[in-house]
Amino acid sequence: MATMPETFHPFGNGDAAARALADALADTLQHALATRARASLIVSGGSTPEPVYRRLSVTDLDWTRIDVVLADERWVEPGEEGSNADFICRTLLTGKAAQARFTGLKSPGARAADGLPATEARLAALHWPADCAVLGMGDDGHTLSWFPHADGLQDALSEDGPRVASITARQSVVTGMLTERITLTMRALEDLKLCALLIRGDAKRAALEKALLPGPVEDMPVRALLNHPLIDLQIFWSP
Ligand SMILES: O=C1O[C@H](COP(=O)(O)O)[C@@H](O)[C@H](O)[C@H]1O
Repeated sequence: MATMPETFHPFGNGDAAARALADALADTLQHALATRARASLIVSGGSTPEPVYRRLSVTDLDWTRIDVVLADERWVEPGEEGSNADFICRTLLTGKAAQARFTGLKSPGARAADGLPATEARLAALHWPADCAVLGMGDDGHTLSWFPHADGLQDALSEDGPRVASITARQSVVTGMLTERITLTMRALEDLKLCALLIRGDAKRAALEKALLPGPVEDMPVRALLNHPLIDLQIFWSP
């Protein structure tokens, strides 16, 4: 069994973890706004972060000066099933946070690769490095849309290429379901003041323990973050 690092923060329940993470994000954003015109927050989809976003959305911050940027997206338009942009609009960009400026990743194009230049241009207009990120992890060790052995994974893990990459997850090819995604790359996560991994439940804890053991990054791409010498990944876990 892997030893948990000092950056592993266990909480008694999901609400306590959500509260702690939302407060840490608010502090980071507030601090950035004190020294700069704009601050930025990278946000993931998935089922886990909703309570964090709900709490943040009612937090007093100068949201007019905050950029909210998606971490990853299925290659679907807002309004279509599975849109992470819709999820963020519903859970975070409401209440006080409705004033934030949102940057999604979907651009015109039949394939995710077709839309990359337009998405990259939108991202280039933002201030980098971003200030903070809420990342999730699947039981298979994926984070953002960095899926194990996916087509495009090497581009996604690149630190010196574009800030977005297209991804085709192999397991979805088998099911025949829509597989294309667009994701921020490792480069987009450089120099964050707070890089948080929010995970819930025993299956994700077991996956994390496995990812902490030595092994190929391609098998469990979250290892790219866990083992990165310059990324201080703070792990918020609850049962
Ligand atoms: O596919 C995805 O899954 C992960 C984890 O989601 P969860 O439902 O297990 O919390 C998420 O972080 C990522 O943004 C999403 O595209």
